[in-house]
Amino acid sequence: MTDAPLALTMGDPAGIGPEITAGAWRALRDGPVRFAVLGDAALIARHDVPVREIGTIAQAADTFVHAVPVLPVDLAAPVRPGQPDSRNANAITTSIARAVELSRNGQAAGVVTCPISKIVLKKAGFAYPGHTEYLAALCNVPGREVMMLACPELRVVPITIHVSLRRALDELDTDAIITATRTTHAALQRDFGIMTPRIAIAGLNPHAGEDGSMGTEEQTIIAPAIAALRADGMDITGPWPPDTMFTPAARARYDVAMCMYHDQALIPLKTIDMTQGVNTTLGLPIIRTSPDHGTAFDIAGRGLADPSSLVAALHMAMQMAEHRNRS
Ligand SMILES: NC(=O)c1ccc[n+]([C@@H]2O[C@H](COP(=O)([O-])OP(=O)(O)OC[C@H]3O[C@@H](n4cnc5c(N)ncnc54)[C@H](O)[C@@H]3O)[C@@H](O)[C@H]2O)c1
Ligand SMILES: N[C@H](C(=O)O)[C@H](O)COP(=O)(O)O
Repeated sequence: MTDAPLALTMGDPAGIGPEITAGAWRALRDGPVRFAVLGDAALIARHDVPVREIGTIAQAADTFVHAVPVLPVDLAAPVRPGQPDSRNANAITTSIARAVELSRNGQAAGVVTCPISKIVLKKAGFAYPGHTEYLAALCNVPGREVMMLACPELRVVPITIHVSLRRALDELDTDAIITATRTTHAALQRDFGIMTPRIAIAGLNPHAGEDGSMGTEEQTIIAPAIAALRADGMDITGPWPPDTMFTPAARARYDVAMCMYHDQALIPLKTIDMTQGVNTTLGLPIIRTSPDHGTAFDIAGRGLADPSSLVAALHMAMQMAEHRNRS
């Protein structure tokens, strides 16, 4: 087990972050996976767990069995569950930046993020579509980030991410597929211990274009990427018709599905298993995971939030850190 704890960010304080943080601590307090929160201690204490402010993340190791360890990040405005306040945007992004710093200097085993609201941060001037791109910027590797979501039954990578469907079609090109697939291949080896990843590439169009009769991107964009990746020596199949590549029989034939746009990847993943789903960012010098769900403002503060996906994200981050330490 890696000795350093994980750094858990606060996410949007008006969402379910504080509640699932409390729930994750209850689930993990007696086990080997430990974390320190960069956030507001009083907010987490609202959820009937003991909380203790600490001065350094190293103190989390001894504190964790007794209380949720918190490295304080000051909020600018009072928190009303379900009612996000952009005055707290700076605290939200500070929490992420400090967690990354702790991970980059080896004091944290990795970063696990509670959900943020993209629109709340955008209104406050945040320049990134989400964590994924912000983390790459903080780590000085902009453009190398790859989003992967995983649950016990499936891993998916959306090659285009947080853009409109129309723009995703414009952004999709052979180089984007090759770059994301190479990053995914390397990460599956290094962080997941899958030494010969079987990679399935999705088509874009109905029936994967059916020989060009329903679209030609499979022939003009995807096939050249597949040829280049095979020339690298990777185990690549596709382009697969998107409507049948997520059946149980099809899933058994690959370790990851490379998908052409956000919802092609995330709809099957979240439908198959939203509670165990984990979002991870590949291509960074640090480990980063998060639950697969968002801020759930509609249920915040009502005691309804399920912490399972956050617990899965914490477990996955620690397993990835161990694989990386061994490689
Ligand atoms: N990792 C992230 O930071 C992340 C991920 C996804 C969405 N988001 C953001 O979250 C906000 C809300 O997005 P959304 O409404 O599309 O998705 P959501 O995941 O927040 O909510 C979808 C539905 O699932 C329910 N739900 C979500 N998590 C739950 C949990 N742990 N327990 C019980 N029920 C849960 C919600 O109540 C809601 O009905 C958006 O601003 C989006 O940008 C952030
Ligand atoms: N696309 C993700 C999802 O729907 O689960 C999510 O918005 C997370 O994005 P970031 O990790 O980049 O914030």
